[in-house]
Amino acid sequence: MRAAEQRCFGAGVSQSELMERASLAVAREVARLGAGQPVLVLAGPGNNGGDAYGVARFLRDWGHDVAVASIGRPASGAAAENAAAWHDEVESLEQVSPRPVLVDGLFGTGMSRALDAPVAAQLARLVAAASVSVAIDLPSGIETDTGLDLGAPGGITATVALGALKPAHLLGAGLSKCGHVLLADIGVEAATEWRSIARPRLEAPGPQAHKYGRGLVVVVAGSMAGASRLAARAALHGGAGYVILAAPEPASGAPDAIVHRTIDGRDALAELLADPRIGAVVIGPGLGRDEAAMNRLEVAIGCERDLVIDGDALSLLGKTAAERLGTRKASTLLTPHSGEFARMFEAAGSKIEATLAAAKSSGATVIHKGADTVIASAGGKVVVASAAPSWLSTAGTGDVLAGLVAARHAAGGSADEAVWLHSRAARRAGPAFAADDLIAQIPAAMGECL
Ligand SMILES: NC(=O)C1=CN([C@@H]2O[C@H](COP(=O)(O)OP(=O)(O)OC[C@H]3O[C@@H](n4cnc5c(N)ncnc54)[C@H](OP(=O)(O)O)[C@@H]3O)[C@@H](O)[C@H]2O)[C@@H](O)CC1
Ligand SMILES: Nc1ncnc2c1ncn2[C@@H]1O[C@H](COP(=O)(O)OP(=O)(O)O)[C@@H](O)[C@H]1O
Ligand SMILES: [K+]
Repeated sequence: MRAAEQRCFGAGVSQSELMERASLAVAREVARLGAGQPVLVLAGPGNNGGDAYGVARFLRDWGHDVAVASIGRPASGAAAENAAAWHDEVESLEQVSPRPVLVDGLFGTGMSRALDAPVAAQLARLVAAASVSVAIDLPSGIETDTGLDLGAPGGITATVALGALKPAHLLGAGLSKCGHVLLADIGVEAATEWRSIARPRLEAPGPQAHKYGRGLVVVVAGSMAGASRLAARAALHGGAGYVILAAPEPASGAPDAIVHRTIDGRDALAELLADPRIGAVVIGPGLGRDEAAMNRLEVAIGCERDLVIDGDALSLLGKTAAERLGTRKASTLLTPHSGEFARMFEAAGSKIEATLAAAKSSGATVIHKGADTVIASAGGKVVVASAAPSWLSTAGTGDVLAGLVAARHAAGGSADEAVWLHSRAARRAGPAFAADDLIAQIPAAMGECL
């Protein structure tokens, strides 16, 4: 966004013009959400503050009752011009009284350290006392590139993201502290391969479709049979045409549509995985971490089929992941939660940067799960999926995701599709669902994409 702003200036747009567009976009939202109630605008010492003085001016010119309070005063540039153009009183942040509508223009993308405690406390008090609060670009106290909480208030109603979403609108504390994120077009083109997730377009099988062409998925089971059954059932309902559950012992309890194979040693598994019709192999859910588990994992890594690695298999790989996966001849997709991720890779920088680095070092597509799921490919593509229902934090939903990732991959689709369907199925399942209920909602979630 910073580079995009510079390009915009280079193309002849003045900083004042850009700030005017930003102020206007925010003022419109405040007018809409505030519905004519008295407004308090908080203005900081940088360009976020510059936007704030502009918002105050627009609202006053449109007839709203507006008060302004500040910390610091912009020293130069368009922000200083906007501050100078506000001829009415400016109160101090410490002493100002709350009003029903609050506009937070203290700090935006320039947050460089934690808010001072008295500032954070006063901001929290003013937000809590307001019935509507709108943050300019970002809530003050959220680090733009990481979503780290540097003292931001809770309870912001809406954040008007200027020009493009920043990582903090989707990651970490930003997820809960931005409120509704409204994206304002201010005429700045941000060129990036980073996207937020969108509903995929899927196609029903064509008239020539047959079960193998739809996607053959093999789920390699281990000591905890339920987890691999969940993955196998999710693969089936995620659109795979044929699902094989390869277990050390004869399986019970899975739907009859799943083909059961008893695999008792390395050679039997290697023979099964030699089938070139296989579109994806899943290993990890309920695999266990004993020697037999390690043997199965080694066979799976050595096979020439595309591989989804989850759960125990990720922990078994640990810090050797990048090295051992780097030599694979077929595609690899990893689905770690944050604990598994930390066992395998360095977690430096933002979640996006860390996931991207992991994808590049391992050559795999990494689906780094959580409320802010980040999907990164070795080629540099990033998709962030936030706002999944928090009811997903229940045992077995990760196994379901692993099966879904395999099904979509085997069908020629993407990990993004699987993550979107998973989240949508959770939304449809309502509160307090079990992983089994989530699987039952996958077909209907797919139906929304046809
Ligand atoms: N580029 C453009 O033209 C456009 C930009 N736009 C807008 O500009 C925003 C970015 O503006 P920005 O870069 O000036 O940073 P901003 O968020 O105002 O904060 C910097 C100031 O805060 C200070 N400071 C930082 N942390 C602090 C702390 N904890 N406690 C106290 N002080 C702290 C810091 O001081 P320093 O660190 O230098 O001591 C500096 O004075 C962006 O989000 C968008 O709203 C739009 O108008 C479109 C056009
Ligand atoms: N608080 C949350 N909000 C949204 N999604 C969540 C949350 N907690 C977990 N999830 C999602 O639920 C799934 C849990 O996976 P995982 O931790 O592997 O569980 P398990 O091993 O029990 O199957 C992941 O897809 C993750 O993104
Ligand atoms: K702000």
